Amino acid sequence: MSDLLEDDDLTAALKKCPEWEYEKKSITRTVEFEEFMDAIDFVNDLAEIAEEAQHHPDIHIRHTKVSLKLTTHDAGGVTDLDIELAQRVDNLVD
Ligand SMILES: C[C@H](O)[C@H](O)[C@H]1CNC2=NC(N)=NC(=O)C2=N1
Repeated sequence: MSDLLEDDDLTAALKKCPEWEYEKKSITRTVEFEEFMDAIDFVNDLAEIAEEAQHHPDIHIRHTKVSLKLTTHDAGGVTDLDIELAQRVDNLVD
């Protein structure tokens, strides 16, 4: 299991994924697309990465907006696993 990131370590880690917000022991990002099917394609690409990483975001799709929430269940908060997956998600989008 990856270690919980707290205080300075968490602050430093969040600088690697500035589009993500820390909220209630998790990190969140909402991505907006032109079309509903673009959002679905993104979620499918994301699913491949998440499955490979064996780390799975909570995913909420609302028309063209996809909201993601990442936390490490066993650690009870944000770990490097979340930061790494967030960066891989960012690479899909940006
Ligand atoms: C055994 C398996 O690797 C774990 O249950 C994984 C699966 N996917 C997961 N996804 C997320 N987001 N957090 C976890 O702690 C987690 N744990």
